[in-house]
Amino acid sequence: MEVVCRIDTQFAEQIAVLLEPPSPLQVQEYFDELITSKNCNGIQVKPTNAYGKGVYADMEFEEGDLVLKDQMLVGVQHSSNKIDCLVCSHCFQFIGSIELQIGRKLYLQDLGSPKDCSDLASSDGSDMEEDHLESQHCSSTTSRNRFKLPIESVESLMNEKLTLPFSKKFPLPSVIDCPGGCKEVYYCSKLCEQADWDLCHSILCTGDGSKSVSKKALSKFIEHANDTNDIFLLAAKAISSTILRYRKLKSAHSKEKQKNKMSEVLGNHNFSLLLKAWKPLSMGYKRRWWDCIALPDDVDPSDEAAFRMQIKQLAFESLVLLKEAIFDEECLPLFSLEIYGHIIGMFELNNLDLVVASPVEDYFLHIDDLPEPQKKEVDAITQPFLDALGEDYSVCCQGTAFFPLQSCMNHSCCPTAKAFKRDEDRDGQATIIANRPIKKGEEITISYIDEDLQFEERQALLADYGFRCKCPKCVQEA
Ligand SMILES: C[S@@+](CC[C@H](N)C(=O)[O-])C[C@H]1O[C@@H](n2cnc3c(N)ncnc32)[C@H](O)[C@@H]1O
Repeated sequence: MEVVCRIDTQFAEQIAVLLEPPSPLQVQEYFDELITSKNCNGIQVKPTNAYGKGVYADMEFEEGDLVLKDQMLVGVQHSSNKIDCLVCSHCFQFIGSIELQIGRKLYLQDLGSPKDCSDLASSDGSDMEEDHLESQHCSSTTSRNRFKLPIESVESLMNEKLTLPFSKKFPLPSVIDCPGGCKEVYYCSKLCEQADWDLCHSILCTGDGSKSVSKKALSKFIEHANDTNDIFLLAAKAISSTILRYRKLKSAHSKEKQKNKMSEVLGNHNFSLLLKAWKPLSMGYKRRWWDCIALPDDVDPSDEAAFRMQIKQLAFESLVLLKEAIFDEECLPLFSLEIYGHIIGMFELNNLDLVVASPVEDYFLHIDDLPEPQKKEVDAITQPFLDALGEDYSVCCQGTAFFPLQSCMNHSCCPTAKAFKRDEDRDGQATIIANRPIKKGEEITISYIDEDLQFEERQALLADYGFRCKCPKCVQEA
């Protein structure tokens, strides 16, 4: 059945303006300002000869040099990863303590997890109500070969009544609650708490302080995303952040008018403010999700049209729930299926993983490296916890994010740089390192796939991004 979204037809003109690719000059100006404001000196975003924009070196880099630390525009931790890692919902660094990380994971592993596992963040364990524990198990951890500890030991870890030897060598920031009271997100600092509230969480919070239209509808939307595809949560963050930017621009505009004693006529001006608020998203390369998503291996090519229609219907289902939850009349075009589809398509095409290494892994490696006989003594205390955690004791924080500068980097199978987290990179920022010396003016490319695969396999994977690679390696191997 064809999906019909009335906003798409009523606001076709405005939607087309929002989706119009920015001019090379607009691109240049936007990214020059972003690079300066984020202190990402040493790179430039410019048009390429062949495929849209790209990132170029504005200085020389040696092999192994840091080329870029890119702060995400929006990001989400996978819901299935929330049992394993308690992280700041804004910068994605691990929070609490080694004891809380281990205790919380064991608690959730053994009892089945709540819908949102971060409900169990509070370090006094006061949120551990049984009803939370009846819902679906969202662990990525298998229960194979796992040794089960008495609940008292697990609780004493979570409540931080039990201190593990050497854990103080791995300090983590304290857990800060959501100011809206949702108990679903936590932060590492007041700064992150405020930044996330201002960016999107004030609208997406399900707590009493929420500024959403309907908390019930919001919970339904989140549940739907968790059950189907958490890319919808990322899209909700993108829309919320645009709405909040719009409101801020409008309020600044009104103040300015009042200061100059001019009458308040916004009218069409509202749309130009919305365009301004949309700018960070307008810069990302995008296509409609149902048009650009790769056909899964288990879908017969003859069923392609039906598959794409199903994806479109799924997006519409999600949009209807989101609209009920956070609708804003003045930002109406943002709730069109066309815009929603393009935002999700942008995430699909950029496919940028969010990964942060676990301090729990560092902790156990440290214990393993202790000299004897100290190691034996410490092992006697820590080994039962390691056994109980099982083979997935070191699961890292995993999610999806949109990085504004990394997403401008084009692909090459012989790339000049790579996304690579060093030991010190312990938050959600993307880190790009030079693969080899890069000259000033040379394009900075990364590989979207495993570049060591065979030629045909590489091309097949790159087809998901909508192009065939013609880099020197591909030209030679073709
Ligand atoms: C993450 S974006 C990269 C930035 C993009 N060029 C832009 O204008 O925003 C990915 C898209 O860039 C294009 N692209 C990236 N690398 C390419 C390559 N080696 N050959 C052809 N197109 C490429 C493809 O359209 C791909 O879907």
